[in-house]
Amino acid sequence: MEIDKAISECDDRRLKTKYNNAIYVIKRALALYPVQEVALSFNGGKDSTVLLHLLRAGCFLHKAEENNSGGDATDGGKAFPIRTIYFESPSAFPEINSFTYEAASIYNIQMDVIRLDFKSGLEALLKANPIRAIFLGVRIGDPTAVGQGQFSPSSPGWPPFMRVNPILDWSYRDVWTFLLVCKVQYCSLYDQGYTSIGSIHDTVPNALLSMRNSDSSEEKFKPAYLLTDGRLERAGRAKKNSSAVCGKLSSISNGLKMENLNSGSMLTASIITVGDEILFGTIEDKLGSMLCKKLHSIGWAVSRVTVARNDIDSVAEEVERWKSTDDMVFLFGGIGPLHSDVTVAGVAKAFGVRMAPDEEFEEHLRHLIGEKCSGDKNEMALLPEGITQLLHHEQLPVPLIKCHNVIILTATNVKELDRQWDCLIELAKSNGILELMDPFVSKCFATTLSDVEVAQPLSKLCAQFPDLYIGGYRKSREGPLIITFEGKDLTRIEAASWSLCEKFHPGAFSKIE
Ligand SMILES: Cc1cc2nc3c(=O)[nH]c(=O)nc-3n(C[C@H](O)[C@H](O)[C@H](O)COP(=O)(O)O)c2cc1C
Ligand SMILES: Nc1ncnc2c1ncn2[C@@H]1O[C@H](COP(=O)(O)OP(=O)(O)OP(=O)(O)O)[C@@H](O)[C@H]1O
Ligand SMILES: [Mg+2]
Repeated sequence: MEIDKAISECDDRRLKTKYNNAIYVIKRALALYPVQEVALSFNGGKDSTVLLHLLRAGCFLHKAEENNSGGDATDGGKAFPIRTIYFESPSAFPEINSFTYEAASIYNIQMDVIRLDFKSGLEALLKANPIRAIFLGVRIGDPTAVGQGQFSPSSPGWPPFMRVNPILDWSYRDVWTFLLVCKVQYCSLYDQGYTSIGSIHDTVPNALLSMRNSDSSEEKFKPAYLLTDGRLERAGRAKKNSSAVCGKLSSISNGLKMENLNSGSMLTASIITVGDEILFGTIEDKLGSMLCKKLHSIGWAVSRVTVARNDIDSVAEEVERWKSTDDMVFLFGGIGPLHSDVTVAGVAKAFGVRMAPDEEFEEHLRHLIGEKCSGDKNEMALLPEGITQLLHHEQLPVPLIKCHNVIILTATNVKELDRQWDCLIELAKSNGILELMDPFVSKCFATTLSDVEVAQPLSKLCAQFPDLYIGGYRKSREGPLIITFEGKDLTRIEAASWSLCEKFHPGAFSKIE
């Protein structure tokens, strides 16, 4: 089998490992489901082309094992045994269409062409055929990969089948190394600078491959395999319109104005600081309080700031608890190569996924700390599998890590946090990773009245203004009592503070600026 032969004869250890893992997943799927109950979702893209050849090899090896023929069997150019589905769309590139049909003819593939949207098409397919598992060329980093593993049941609301993703952990470079080492054909658009292909309406060649020449009017592009930074694979894809997100945002923030602070309609965050040294009292956590201020400035309420010990279980326990009750969880500390740097692994454990090598992240680390961090054993490049989104920003030497609603910040001091926060806000504006709400506003008053004197009027005020947070604290037992009003609507804050002052003699409260 030429694919298996090409990989075993090459001397790229990384590719061999990726290939063997993918073949393992394919073989397990073929052991679990009879061949007539699986399908390949093929669309002529580079990832699905890799998948097609892996499946050709996987089917061959599976059969060889079943026949106990020791692997020297030949595939003899027989029909590709897996039902293949192609969702053909009028907005697909003609080159993609023709390559898909050409591949079907070269590899003897019986292809079902579906001219419906994915969901309706799959519903019809499953009604007419006993399909239980579908192979996809989804890779970590694809927007649709979030939350998926190598075996992931289809989402609620979709017809029931198992999504099998043998190349989930492959990087951009792995894909191209495979296609070039195996010398297989791929769609011609990839030789014209396209690096990831959607529809004709949202895809252009990747500008990073441009060979703009002043004396030629026609812009030329280098082939896709020359893109060195796989993180920029989707640079030629138009961003999805974020107006839906913005619409939701503005309606939420307007709605909030008259909502009860405690009614659950507020966006809330938990902050978890990881560090034994804080619990020993050796150092003080300054970042937690700074992040509280920053979150308040974008209208988020902070539910808690907790400190976890430097062990995986403590981190996992905190993350697991708060990720489901809060909209977002922020983590600090415990990031790096030391034995005590367990934060990322704790997050993986909280989500029940394993840690897997992430080549993109490794590339960033290599830029930052040199070759010391490369190789198979680079634990810093291990990230929670299938749930990690890297948040890139040109101001950040290393992207921030986001796993579902958990964001891991690498800041170790106030200045670094300032920078990371600014980047996060810019990213939030461009891709909605964090909803930006109306900021909180607050007013503070000092009084020399005693706690006993103000206690009852304050309780009444809280009942009267449930949309505000009304609190009180002292800096010393002898000093003044400070009353705080916090909320989203300044007029409500003013009404509440006026109502309090009215209950006491003039001058009992003085405003603190
Ligand atoms: C075979 C197949 C199975 C899919 N299963 C699911 C699914 O279970 N859940 C889901 O949300 N989307 C599913 N999708 C849709 C994809 O996740 C994604 O929305 C689709 O590839 C569109 O990507 P695009 O918006 O970049 O074109 C499936 C798509 C295909 C082709
Ligand atoms: N129109 C389609 N018909 C069948 N399968 C599809 C279709 N679109 C996507 N898929 C499946 O989803 C997978 C992921 O799509 P994605 O666009 O990320 O990768 P690709 O098209 O193979 O390569 P590229 O990233 O270069 O576009 C594909 O490999 C394929 O399995
Ligand atoms: Mg594609």
